[in-house]
Amino acid sequence: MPSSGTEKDRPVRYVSTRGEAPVLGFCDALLAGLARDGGLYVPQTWPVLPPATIASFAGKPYWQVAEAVIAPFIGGEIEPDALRHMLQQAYGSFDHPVVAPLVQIGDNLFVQELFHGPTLAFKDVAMQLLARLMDHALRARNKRATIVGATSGDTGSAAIEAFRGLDQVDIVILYPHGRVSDVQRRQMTTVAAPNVHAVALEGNFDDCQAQLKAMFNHLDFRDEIGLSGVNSINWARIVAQIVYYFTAAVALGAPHRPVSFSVPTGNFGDIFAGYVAKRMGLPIERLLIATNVNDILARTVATGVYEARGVVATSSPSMDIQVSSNFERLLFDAHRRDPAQVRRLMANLAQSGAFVVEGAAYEAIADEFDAERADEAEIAKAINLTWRSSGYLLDPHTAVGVVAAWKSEPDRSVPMVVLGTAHPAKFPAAVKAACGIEPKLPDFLADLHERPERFTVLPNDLGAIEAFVRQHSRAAQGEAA
Ligand SMILES: Cc1ncc(COP(=O)(O)O)c(C=O)c1O
Ligand SMILES: N[C@@H](CCOP(=O)(O)O)C(=O)O
Repeated sequence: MPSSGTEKDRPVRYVSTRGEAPVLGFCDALLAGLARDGGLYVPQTWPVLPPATIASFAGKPYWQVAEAVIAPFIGGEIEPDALRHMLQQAYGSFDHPVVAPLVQIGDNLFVQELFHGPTLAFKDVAMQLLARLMDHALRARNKRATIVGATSGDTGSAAIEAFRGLDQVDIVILYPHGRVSDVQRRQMTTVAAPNVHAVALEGNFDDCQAQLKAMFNHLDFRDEIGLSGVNSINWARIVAQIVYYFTAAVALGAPHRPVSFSVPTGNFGDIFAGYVAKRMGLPIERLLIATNVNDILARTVATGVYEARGVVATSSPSMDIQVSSNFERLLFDAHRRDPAQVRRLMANLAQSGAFVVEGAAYEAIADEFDAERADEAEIAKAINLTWRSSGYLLDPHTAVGVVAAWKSEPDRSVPMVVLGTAHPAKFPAAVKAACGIEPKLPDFLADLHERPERFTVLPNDLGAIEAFVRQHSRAAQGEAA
């Protein structure tokens, strides 16, 4: 798999995984979201950080590590002072001084808490920066955008929090009606800002994501409303998520010592960020895909067959996903960046709901990733045992990562970091059922259940969704930026 390049400010170009969209710089890729050929943008080469640079991250504030990791992807398109200011603001909104702290819960087993942002999930880490980057790029172009996002609960709340009240954007979030937790739904539906619109779609998350992609692929509509995306199809989301792999690994001895990660996985964005960190020179020993019973990724790593089955509702609803967007980015690398191979596999998926990864491409994926699946009983047991053994409350998504770490027979001499993707108070019913403790929301959300809700229920129908988005898009109404 390719890797090259060292200079921080050399221009960076982004190519589509399907090879038929314009090659763009960072800010255009940021505003584009999905490429115009339906593919996902990736940088032409992976930047590499020398071991001395990685070692120098020890003890630095999070925003400074972020600056060093993110700048090589921007290629000089944003002034260093402006980027620094955005990073300081973004991570200043977190309620923990180190932003993403590590907590030890077992023998060389750690949880990296990524839920200290305003909506209590790891999505804040990227979204707080993404909103600032987009606002900056839109102002520089004197443009408005309409953001449409698909969520299984956390991306939507993080995006609404980050973009609410921004003058350059209107934001519409599609979530699966009745399939997110009460806290997740209320985080989306109780925000009064006039540029925010929550839509309960009659379908599951995969339906929301498929409709979003259909809007991106409807080029006239896309141009009419100035469509932008905040899901992890947007490359900037991945970039921001690479940073915490570096901070965790360095805190545990990298670059002098390897570290492994167990990553609760749905859309494959978070773990793909870990894959990129590794390409950039971070000594990651194992990258463990942790899935709930919606285990398409675990099955693919085991057999090479990527086959969507019906989605099962679980106690980790944010991971109730079958079609994992970012797997396409991995397929592109695994096929030696041949977009014709990606187009072939995606055409198979569209036609038959499946594709097969074969030969060297499959070996590359199986070499790079391990995968484990956790069922509902195992998740509840992990929450219970961890509470009883360490007094630490896991949310059900993080618990999937803990189960996977236990099952994977880790080499105990290598630290294993489970990404703690959500605060347990986002899923109080599941946590209480597992261990008898009902986690409480922090004070700033204590009245969440009393706030009035505002949302629109829509059928799973592209025409109806587009009509709603058009109606709420100031870009479509031609309002000046
Ligand atoms: C709490 C939580 N954990 C894990 C995941 C999985 O992350 P990803 O989609 O990046 O694989 C998600 C969302 O997908 C989530 O919201
Ligand atoms: N779990 C996610 C699903 C969308 O993932 P994304 O990383 O592509 O935005 C959610 O909470 O919405």
